[in-house]
Amino acid sequence: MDLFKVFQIEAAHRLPEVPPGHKCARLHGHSFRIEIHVSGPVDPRAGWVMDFADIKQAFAPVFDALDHRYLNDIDGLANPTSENLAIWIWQQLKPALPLLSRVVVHETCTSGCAYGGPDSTGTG
Ligand SMILES: Nc1nc2c(c(=O)[nH]1)N=C([C@H](O)[C@H](O)COP(=O)(O)OP(=O)(O)OP(=O)(O)O)CN2
Ligand SMILES: [Zn+2]
Repeated sequence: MDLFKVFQIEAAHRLPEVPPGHKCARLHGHSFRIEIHVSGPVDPRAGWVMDFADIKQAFAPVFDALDHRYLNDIDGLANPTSENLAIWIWQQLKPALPLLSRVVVHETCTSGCAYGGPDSTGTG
């Protein structure tokens, strides 16, 4: 079973590696929509994989590290693309949330990425 919890993070960034003149080289902000997915068996007694509240609790330090921040200033996020942000969140969260199976980053309403961890096909 896959379950997920959604968080919204307000943050600013710029992309330092884009070609000259690219709009994303300029400082700008997003309301990032972050989906945290966990996968596991449904406990027959509890009727759930895990409590949504425990996902929220595990994500809290990551939320605090990102929300209302300039992402480029964060250690490991000098180039804060959606892809790098998803990988960074995975690395921060996996130790506290072993059932973590996917991190989805919606940078805008129409753009984003999904990361299934270092062992999943097509991920870096
Ligand atoms: N593969 C990636 N491409 C881009 C990223 C990224 O993180 N990974 N980021 C950006 C910019 O940060 C930009 O803010 C978002 O890009 P874009 O979808 O082009 O934004 P728009 O809202 O302007 O999209 P439209 O659909 O054209 O309105 C750029 N690329
Ligand atoms: Zn952006």
